[in-house]
Parts: sequence; C-alpha cells; structure tokens
Amino acid sequence: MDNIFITYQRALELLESQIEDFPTESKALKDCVGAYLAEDLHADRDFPPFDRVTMDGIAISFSSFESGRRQFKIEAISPAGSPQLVLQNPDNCIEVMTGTIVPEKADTVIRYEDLSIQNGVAHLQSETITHRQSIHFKGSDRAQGALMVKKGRQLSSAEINIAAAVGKPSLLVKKLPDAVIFSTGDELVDVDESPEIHQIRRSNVYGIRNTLKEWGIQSELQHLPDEKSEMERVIAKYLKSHQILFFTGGVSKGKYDFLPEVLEALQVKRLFHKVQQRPGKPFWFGTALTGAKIFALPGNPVSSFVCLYVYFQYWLRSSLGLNLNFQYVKLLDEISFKPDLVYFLEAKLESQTDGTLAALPLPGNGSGDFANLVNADGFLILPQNKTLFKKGEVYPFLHYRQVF
Ligand SMILES: Nc1nc2c(c(=O)[nH]1)N[C@H]1C(S)=C(S)[C@@H](COP(=O)(O)OP(=O)(O)OC[C@H]3O[C@@H](n4cnc5c(N)ncnc54)[C@H](O)[C@@H]3O)O[C@H]1N2
Ligand code: MOO
Ligand SMILES: [Mg+2]
Repeated sequence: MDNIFITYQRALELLESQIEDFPTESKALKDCVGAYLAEDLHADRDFPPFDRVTMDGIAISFSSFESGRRQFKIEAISPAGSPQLVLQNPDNCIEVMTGTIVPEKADTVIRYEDLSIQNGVAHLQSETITHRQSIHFKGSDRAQGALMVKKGRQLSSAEINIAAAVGKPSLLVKKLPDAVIFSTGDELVDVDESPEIHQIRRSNVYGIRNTLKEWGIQSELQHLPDEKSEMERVIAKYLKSHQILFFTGGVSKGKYDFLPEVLEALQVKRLFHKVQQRPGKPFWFGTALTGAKIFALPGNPVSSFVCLYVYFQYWLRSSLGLNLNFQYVKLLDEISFKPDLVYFLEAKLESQTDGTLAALPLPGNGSGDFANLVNADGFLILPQNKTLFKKGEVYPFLHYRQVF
C-alpha cells in the first residue's frame, strides 16, 4: 500500500479543499447556545432605547442646581416600566428608579445616598453633582440598525442576550450534520463491561463524542470488530446515512489494521494517510462518493485527541468561515525533540506575574497515556524544522480546555 506521508501544512490545505457549506435552520433561542449564527443581528432600536436612569434617586433639572437650589419638592415617582413623566416645575424633582425613563425636562439624576428626604422634600447632601450624571443615554451603546452580532459567530450567552433584546425568539443557525464515531478493535469492551486482563474499555469515542457536542455536532457511537467483511458491511450502511464518519484505530501498520483498505474498497477517496507529526502520525482523511467526510483517527487515545482538535476542528471551523486561532505562550522548560516531525506536546498553562501566559510541558508516557490529558490544557505546536526548543521561547498553543 502506498502511503502519502505529508506535512502538517499540506494536511491543512487538503482539509481546506474539502470544506462544506452547511445548510441553515431556524432554532428556538433557548436551544441556540453553541450553535453558529447564520444571520446578522441588528439593533432593532437604539441601545439603550431611551434615556435610562442608572441610580435609584431623584431626577432634577441641572439648571436649578446651578442656580443654587439644594432642596427639591418631590412631584411624583417614576418606577421602572412606567411611561415618561414630565417635570412640571424646574425647581422640583421626580423620584426615579433604576431602569425608568428620565422624565422630560429633567437631565440629571441624584442617588438616594446623596439625599435626605423629609416631608416630601429631597435635601441634597452632596455638592459634587455633575450635569447629566447617572443617565445611560439613548443610543449611546449602539444606534438603531447597527450590526450587533455578525453571522458565523458561535453563540454564547453574550450573543443570546442580544438576540433576546432585539426580539428574536428564534435564530437562523447552521445545521451541522450528525456524525457517527466508530471504535475499532477486538481488544475493546464497552464502558459498562468488565474487561478481561487482555481487554480495555473503548474510552476514546466517549471523549470524541463530548468534544463534538461542544462544537455543536451530535453523534452516535458504534463499534467495529477487526474483521474486514463486517467492517465493509457496516461502514457501507453508515456512508449512506451520515455525512461525517469518525473512526478510532485500525489505520496503522498492524495485520488487523484493515480500515484503509476497507475504506478504499468502498470507494472512499483518500486525501491523505499519515502526517509528519507526533503523535497522530497515522491519521487518514478521505471523502466518500456521497460526499461524506471520513476522519480515521489513530487508535492511541492521545493521537485521536490531537487529530480531532488539530484537523477536524480546522475543517469544521473552515467550513463555518471561522479561523482556528492559537494562543501564543512561553515555554517553561527546555524541550529537545529530534525526529523531523511536528510535535504536538501536551502542556499545562500557567499565568505569569508579568501578564504573559506560559506553558509547562507535560510529555507523559507517549500517545497511549491518556491519563496525562487530565493534567494538561492543550498542545504546544512545536515546528518540524527545529530540534531544540528553549525556555522562554514562544509557540502556538491549541487549547482543549477553556477553563484552567
Ligand atoms: N509498525 C508500526 N506500528 C505502529 C506504527 C507504525 O508506524 N509502525 N504507528 C504507531 C502509532 S504512531 C499509532 S498512533 C498506532 C495507531 O494505531 P491504529 O490507528 O492502527 O490503532 P489500533 O492499532 O487499533 O490501536 C492502537 C492503540 O490504541 C488503543 N485503542 C484503540 N481504540 C481505542 C479506543 N476506542 N479507546 C481506547 N483505546 C483505544 C488500542 O487498544 C491500542 O493500544 O499504531 C502504532 N503502531
Ligand atoms: O504517533 Mo502515534 O499517533 O504516537 O501514537
Ligand atoms: Mg494498529
């Protein structure tokens, strides 16, 4: 079997050549967290929509204060949600609550802490009153019609607040395809089974399913034995029903690593197999006649993790018109790495007192050591053209954990 042993950069280019334009769907706002917005959100009104009182207290006409007045008869009270009142006499005041509309003819708000109120009259206790204080002016954040959230954005609470504020009970979002994730291998048993001494639980696929969910993709788990005809039969079925297929294991050089030949027998076009990197070297990527994308991740748990975050994430974000950004961090330890491969090195982030972020390398015991993933936050991407990476040098870092 000929292998196309390509560089990391070339692998990204080939993934880029296979990006998709996902369809859109309308989704209830309550279900939109994590979804990718497929419409621009504009301000339907000014933000804020009226001159909004920001402190509980009284509203006055500043000219009255300027001309020496320090006592204001209370004309009325304006709770939040009540229509705008008019200050009838410029020497009086209106009691106003945070969130109410500033009364007409008033232009300055004084908080209760700076007042004492007796017999319906507010007495000023402070001299430091400034014109227009404690008012959030109409349109001062965004004008009506302004672009508030651009399409493409993955929706978090901040954007969902905006959608609600501009009156969108549902949003147009990208409809991402469902995926299937196959574990492969006769050594694997399910999570609720007791493995024999020579067996392990099929852990990989659970983590992958969880990551996909964070990225907005639903998936089901399936298992394939190391048996060619059964693999071919099951995969043929899923190629018809799914647009994204993941596999873990069965892509390297072992006698029972049947996946590449099974996929090719099913006329899945291989875009590449094997990348000049560690871990994750045996990664296989291709497209089926149906257009389905096949991400065959190496079986070792850290390798499958790396390839999911490095390659699938890149393909997904590119398909959504988004960049995959790295954080640049300082290396906290010297690393020597001789092979002519990109090294995705597990590392833990540490915040420095000089305001920079640094990464403590945690090499672990190789690509089978997935216990180590719990201690790290992501991968340093150490380039192929170097062997010595010195303390203090800066390298890109790919997170798999947002909170650390
Ligand atoms: N002669 C060579 N052998 C190997 C090479 C090589 O270049 N030449 N590459 C090594 C590298 S690198 C990797 S990575 C692995 C990849 O192997 P496969 O993709 O074929 O995966 P398997 O052989 O099926 O399994 C490898 C390893 O991972 C465990 N595994 C598999 N699936 C799961 C799962 N769902 N959950 C947890 N663990 C899983 C499996 O039990 C094996 O221990 O090949 C090297 N060999
Ligand atoms: O490169 Mo493999 O992916 O280390 O274990
Ligand atoms: Mg193998």
